[in-house]
Amino acid sequence: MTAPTASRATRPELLLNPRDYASAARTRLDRPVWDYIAGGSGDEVTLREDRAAYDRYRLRPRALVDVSRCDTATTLLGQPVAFPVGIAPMAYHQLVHPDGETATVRAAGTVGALTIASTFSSISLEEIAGAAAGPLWLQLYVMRHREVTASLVRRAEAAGYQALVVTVDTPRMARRERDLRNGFRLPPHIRPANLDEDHDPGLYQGSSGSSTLAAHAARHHDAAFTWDDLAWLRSLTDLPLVLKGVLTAEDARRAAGLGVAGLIVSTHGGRQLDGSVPALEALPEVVAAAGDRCDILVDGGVRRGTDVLKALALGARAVLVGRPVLWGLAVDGEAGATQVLSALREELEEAMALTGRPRLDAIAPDLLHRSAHLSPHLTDDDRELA
Ligand SMILES: Cc1cc2nc3c(=O)[nH]c(=O)nc-3n(C[C@H](O)[C@H](O)[C@H](O)COP(=O)(O)O)c2cc1C
Ligand SMILES: CCCCC(=O)C(=O)O
Repeated sequence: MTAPTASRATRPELLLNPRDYASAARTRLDRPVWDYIAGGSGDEVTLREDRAAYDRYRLRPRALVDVSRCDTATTLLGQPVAFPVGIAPMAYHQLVHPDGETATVRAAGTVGALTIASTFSSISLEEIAGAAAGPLWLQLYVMRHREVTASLVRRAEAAGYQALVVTVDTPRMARRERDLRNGFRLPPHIRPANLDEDHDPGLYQGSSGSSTLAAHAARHHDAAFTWDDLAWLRSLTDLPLVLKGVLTAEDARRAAGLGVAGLIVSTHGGRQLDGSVPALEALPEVVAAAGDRCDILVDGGVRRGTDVLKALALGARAVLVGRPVLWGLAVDGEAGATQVLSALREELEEAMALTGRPRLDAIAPDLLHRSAHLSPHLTDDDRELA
């Protein structure tokens, strides 16, 4: 018998998929940063269920279809993208790599994917736009000081952003107990680059039992922002508006009635209302309510090309991925983020070929079989990394 562990130990890591990148990122990141990214709110039920929702579906392949060419290209709000996977808005990419959002937007450009930059990017929205080669939208948190939001809108227009994504599930930040236990605070070299440099020193001074990001949101987010105020935002700009964090047909209908161009069905990656309906399960009712008027996207727990296919079969036009991109960035900067996105694209193409669906417009609910059981393959460790 040989001792396989000895040769394995010297072999360089072969990272093939987002979970491989998660394992590698976990060894590289400080625990509070890992926890901030990986974690969810409350008991993390929604974090787990967002992911598990995908594992309840099995695929119904059709045979003897010409799949010699599978076309993953599509459009989002009329703009071409190479495949229906975009980068979800996430705060402070420099937490995991000094190149931060510049690297992620370049990675998206390389593979032809959409990027949504966060209000809380650690590189300014203008610099991000300067590095972009593909479609670029800006995510907005509506601030109590409306002038801050209005100024972000003007800057987004001037920098060439093509849509504004208003996050509607965060009137306040939910309690994320990992962050509270770690006393999560921003390291001193990272700043909310779109806001004033010395905007809020409180982001850097925290203690166990508090998260400075949550305290910051409590001070600055406008928890009184309602549907009526959306008209104010609408009056500021001609850019298409997208709402992120819609989970019901009622809200989807209302948004579509107000001329919103897109909806992102999302639980914020299980980081806001714990116990909410998982995004994938909310998707069909949102599609039924507004799919004829809005582009519908979904995020939360997408880790495989087959997940993308399942979301499309339930009516999404595209999916977003969040954490996987940060894991790629943490491991190998722009190259790592590029590889994570490329892996998803290759897996999607393979899944299209093996299910006999070479074109995205042929993907419909008949692709899916819903099972009462979860797929058995996820271990506890996978769940932590999911
Ligand atoms: C570290 C981190 C930061 C985030 N920051 C934002 C943000 O600034 N704005 C926002 O709308 N959503 C934010 N989100 C939520 C993501 O846009 C997205 O909904 C979620 O991460 C998707 O789930 P996934 O990570 O399982 O792919 C953040 C998520 C993570 C993990
Ligand atoms: C105030 C929110 C900060 C970023 C965010 O949305 C998240 O951590 O989920």
